[in-house]
Formats: sequence, structure tokens, C-alpha cells
Amino acid sequence: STLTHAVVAASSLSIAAYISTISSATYLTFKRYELDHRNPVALVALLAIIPAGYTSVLLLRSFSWLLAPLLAFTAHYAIILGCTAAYRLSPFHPLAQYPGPVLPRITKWYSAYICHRGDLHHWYRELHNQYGDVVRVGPNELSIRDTAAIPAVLDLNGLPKGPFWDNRSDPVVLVGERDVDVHARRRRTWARGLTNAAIKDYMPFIEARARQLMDRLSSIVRDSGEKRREVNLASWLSYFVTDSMGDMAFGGGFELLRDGGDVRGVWQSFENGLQAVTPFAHAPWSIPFIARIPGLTNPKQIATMRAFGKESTIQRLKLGAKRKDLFYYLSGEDQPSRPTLPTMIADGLLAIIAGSDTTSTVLTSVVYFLCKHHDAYKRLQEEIAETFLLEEDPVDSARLGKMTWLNACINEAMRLLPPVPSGSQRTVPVGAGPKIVGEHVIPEQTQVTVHTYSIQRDPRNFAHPDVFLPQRWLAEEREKAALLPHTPAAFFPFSYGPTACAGKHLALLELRVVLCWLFQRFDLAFAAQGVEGDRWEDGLRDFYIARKGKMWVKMSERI
Ligand code: HEM
Repeated sequence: STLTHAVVAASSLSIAAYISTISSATYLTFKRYELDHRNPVALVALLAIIPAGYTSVLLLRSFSWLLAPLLAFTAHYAIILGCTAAYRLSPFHPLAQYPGPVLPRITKWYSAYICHRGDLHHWYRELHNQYGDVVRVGPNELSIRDTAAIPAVLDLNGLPKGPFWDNRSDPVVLVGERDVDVHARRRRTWARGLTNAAIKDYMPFIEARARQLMDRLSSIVRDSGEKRREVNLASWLSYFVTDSMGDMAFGGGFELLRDGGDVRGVWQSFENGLQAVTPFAHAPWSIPFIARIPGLTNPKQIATMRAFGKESTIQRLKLGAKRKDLFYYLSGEDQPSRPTLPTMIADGLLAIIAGSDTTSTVLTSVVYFLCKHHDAYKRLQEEIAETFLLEEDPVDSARLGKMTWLNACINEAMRLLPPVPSGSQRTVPVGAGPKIVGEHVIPEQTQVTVHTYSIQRDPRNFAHPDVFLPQRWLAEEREKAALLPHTPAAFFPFSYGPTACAGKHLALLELRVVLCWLFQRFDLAFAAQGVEGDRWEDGLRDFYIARKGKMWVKMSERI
């Protein structure tokens, strides 16, 4: 045919020029239309049919059956990726004025890799130390280390959530709801279930689980026949929080305290699921694809998690409105219209995922810091003795709330090790125009993170920012010790604004009860020097929600 003749007659240079033009046009199409899994026809056409066409051209030019497709596909993808990199590094990119290392400016896969290692919080902090308060951490993403940006970005008039939350779950859970109005509507349900009055009704559940934890730990120490027994306390604190969140979200379900671990593997399926998916949230378009790749996600674990959610919800529904737990509110027992079963399941699972690792990380970090700082430890024991009689269970929330040293220790642990270390991503919506944050102009479609870990450890906000000093939270002592600067506005472990933690008061109650009870009943010290004891914080990983390692402590009973 004429086309065949033209191909055979054309010079190699003009064929190379045609290929470059078509592949560059492919790049522009991707950039213009942001094609993803919802456009399978376009994807196949642009990524497979075009290079297949090149292959036939090369075959006509007497390339072998092996070399022709290899060259064609490599050239096509290399040109698309080359154009992408060139544009992202060019002065024409809207974020060109912002400093940052080269690789993350080219691809988000670099952040995904750091996230996979659990190091995102350290990495962002180092970048801020090197490049300043606003750093380009991705092709279209900025991290900000500036206290003024907390309200500017996170408040009602700030920015909505970013694509980090896309393609995660169906139905979308509250924390991943990017539509501001839909979020506000759904948040009202949670707000009803997490008022101080509602939480009062949960106290018996918390008290029962805290007592079970103390009794389990006591019997471990006693059964050992020795005065002191080594225990991986990090795990036991997790069992407590997970069991009590299970009680509140579904009327039970885990029984990790009873079993002394996760014998059915349900909790592990939650943990692994979160850890596996989080790195891909940095390139959320990839999630629907990776979900189909065998081996990358574990369908058995996902099925375990879903089945657990469904069974627990159905079981709990049978109990009806008699039990006033968090599910009572999430399932709309108090409302004329009720959410669908999948929404109830998703919300229940969210309560457990959002409430468990976060709270148990703070419990473990307070124990960790107190074992490191003997004065602070002794002072807490004294405060407990002044507040509660030795034979009295410390479950009076009014007195717990007034324990200034206990609360200062909790604050200080959350300042140094916020359980959501890198905060939650926001975006400047298309069509909204650029967002002004302080003196920075942030263009449309830019993702923004206000970096909790960096801000809470910034020496401009807190004196000796890397040191555990609970006294900085007590005005008189702060002044006496000249612990300045001190910027409460730079402390936001529960985030800020309309999407801030819904469970803050519940978390604080659990923290106070368990810490007080633990230090009242036991003497604690690191079991051994090394990674799993006095260097526990080094093992804390940032998988959006921090994940902790083991912490072995020697325990003996005081009572
Ligand atoms: C010390 C413990 C906790 C910390 C530090 C913490 C921290 C956070 C943070 C930083 C967010 C904001 C996430 C974002 O904007 O993307 C959040 C959201 C949330 N947390 Fe917590 N959390 C804790 C405990 C809990 C507990 C016990 C619950 C119990 C139900 C809970 C429920 C939630 C929910 C439902 C959201 C989503 C709020 C929304 O999107 O409106 N959290 N939490």
C-alpha cells in the first residue's frame, strides 16, 4: 500500500521525528486530561496501540521481531517520561520557585518509597532544615513548616483534603471524604457520638478493659515466680486500646487481652492492610491497578477485615439501642433515618483504625519517656498518690483531668511523637484560584501538607525541641526555667479545623485512665539496653498513622 511504500522510503531521521512528535503528543494528552483507570480505552490506545503501531513501522524497516517491539515501546515510554521530567524540572512549572531536591520534583514515587520505609516524618524534617519553611516534596506537592499555615490551610476557609485519600475504600470513610459539605454532614453523626456526655457512657467499657489489662499484667508478673518480669508492654497497651475500641465500635470482637495476642489474625489484617496501601496513596491513581496485582495486596487479609466488619456490625445490630456505645450513634439508633449497612461497617472499622494505633502509640511513648526520665517518672507517681488512694481505681475523669503533671507528660509525648506524624494532605482545588498562605502563593492543583512533626520540633516554637520537658506545659515552671519560646498554637497532634480528630476527648480519657492505673500498680524500667527498650522511638514508623515496635520493660507490682 501507499503507507507501506512511504514508510520504507522515509529516512530514519524523519521516522524518529514522527515517533517523537506522536509520543510527545501522548504526554500532552495525559497532562491535559489526567487519564486514569476510569478511561481504560484511552489508556490502551495511548500506551499500547501507539507503540504497537511503531512496532509495525520498524518491522517494515527490517527490524527483527524481537528488536522492533522492544525499541518501539522503550522509545514511546522514554519520551513520555522524559517530557514529564523535563517539564517538572523546568522554570515553566507552577512550583518552579519552590526549593526541593531533584528526584521528588520529578516523581511522587520517591515519596512513596520513603513512605514504604516509614521514614516520611524524618525526611520532611530534614528537608525543612535544609531548604526552609516551604519545600517542594513532590512534582505538585509542598510541605509547609510554619505555624501560621495551620489555620490558613486546615481551617474551614482553608483547603479541602487532597488526592492522598482517593481510591481507598468504598464507601468512602469519614476521614477520606474530600467533599467538604458531605464531610460536614457525616461528621455530625460522629460528633454526637463523641461529645463529653456521650463519652461518659463509655467509661464503664474503658474501666472494664483497663482493669482486665492490669489483672493480666499482674498475673504475668506473679506467674513468673520472680519479683520482676520482662513484658513487651507496647503490645499489651495495644491489646487494651484495640479491645476497648472494639467494644465501643461494635460491642466487642477482638479479645486480644483475653487471648494474650491476635490469635485469629484479625487485627494483623488491619495493620498490614494499612501499611500496604499507604505508600501507594502518594500515587493514588495506581491503587486500582495494584489492587489487581496478585502478591502486592493480600486478598485473604482484606477479606478477613471485611468479614470481621460485617459480622460485628450484624451482631451489634441485634443488640439494638440498649447499649449506648459509639455504634449506637454511628448506626443512627438515635435518629429517624439510618445509614446503609456498608456505611455502618466502614464507620465502625474507621473508629477502630483511627482510634487504636494512635492512642496506643501515645500510651507507649509516655511510658518510654518516663522510663528515660526518672525525675519525671517519680513526679508522676507522687501526683498519682496525691490524687487517688492506693486501693482506689483511678477512674474518676474529673480528677484525672486535673492531674497537671500527667497531662503535661501526655502533651509532651504527643509533641515529640505525634501519632499522625505527617498530618493530612490538602489540595488547592481546580478553579479556586491560587491560595495565599502567609507570603506564599500556592497555585491550583498543588497538594499541601502542614507538617506536624517538623512544626512541633521547631526551635522557633519550643525551647530544646528534641528534649522531653513536660514542665514546659506548666506556666509557672516554664517561666522559672525560662523555657521559651513556647507556642501552644504549634501543637496540633489531633490536627486542626473541621476535620480534626473526632475522638480527641475519648483518646485523652483512655490515656489518663490507663497511664494512671499502670503507674499506680506497677514499677517499670527498661528491660535491656537496645532497640526494643531504651531506643524504642527509633523504631517508630510513619505509615500515615505511626506504627510502633516492641518495648520490653521489667515490671513489678507495687501493691
Ligand atoms: C491520641 C490519640 C489520637 C490522635 C493523636 C489522633 C489524631 C488524629 C488526627 C491527626 C486526625 C486528622 C486526620 C486528618 O485530618 O486527616 C484524626 C482524625 C480522626 N480521628 Fe483521631 N486521633 C486519636 C485517637 C482517636 C480516637 C480514640 C478516635 C475514636 C473514634 C479517633 C477518631 C478519629 C476520626 C473519626 C477521625 C476523622 C475525623 C474527620 O475526618 O472528620 N481518633 N485523628
